[in-house]
Amino acid sequence: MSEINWAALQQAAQQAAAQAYAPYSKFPVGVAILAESGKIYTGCNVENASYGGTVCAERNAIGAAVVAGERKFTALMVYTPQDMLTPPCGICRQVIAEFFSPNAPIASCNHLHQQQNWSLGELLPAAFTPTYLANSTKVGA
Ligand SMILES: O=c1ccn([C@H]2C[C@H](O)[C@@H](CO)O2)c(=O)[nH]1
Ligand SMILES: [Zn+2]
Repeated sequence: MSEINWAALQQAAQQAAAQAYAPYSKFPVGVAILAESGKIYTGCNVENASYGGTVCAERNAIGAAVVAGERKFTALMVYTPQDMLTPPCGICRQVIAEFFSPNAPIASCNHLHQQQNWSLGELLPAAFTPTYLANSTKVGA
């Protein structure tokens, strides 16, 4: 397996955060994901006046990659311009589990270029994945 260029992911995530639309929370987030193809895709959070319509940076990055034809990813980087290192929220962990393996590194960095890594399995143990759907007896379907 090739080495992951963490500096490139940090830079891409930081640039994505600069595009964040976060007038309500004032909490900009940028995410960069590395596809198995070697390409990097980015997303920022896009908030909405109807607050529940907000979409996180992680899910926007995954959407951008999927529309480009990607399906498999090796690493994800979150950037937030604060001291604390921010992991993905619960909804995003579920969406990440659709496309990343449990041992994939999920990282967070900040404006000081500090970085913390978790595995997806640590952040979302016993994830509900597409595998379970294949075993359905389809009662009522
Ligand atoms: O990992 C995270 C956590 C939060 N947010 C966004 C959602 C909302 O716009 C703002 C505050 O929760 O940050 C993300 O994009 N990713
Ligand atoms: Zn989220």
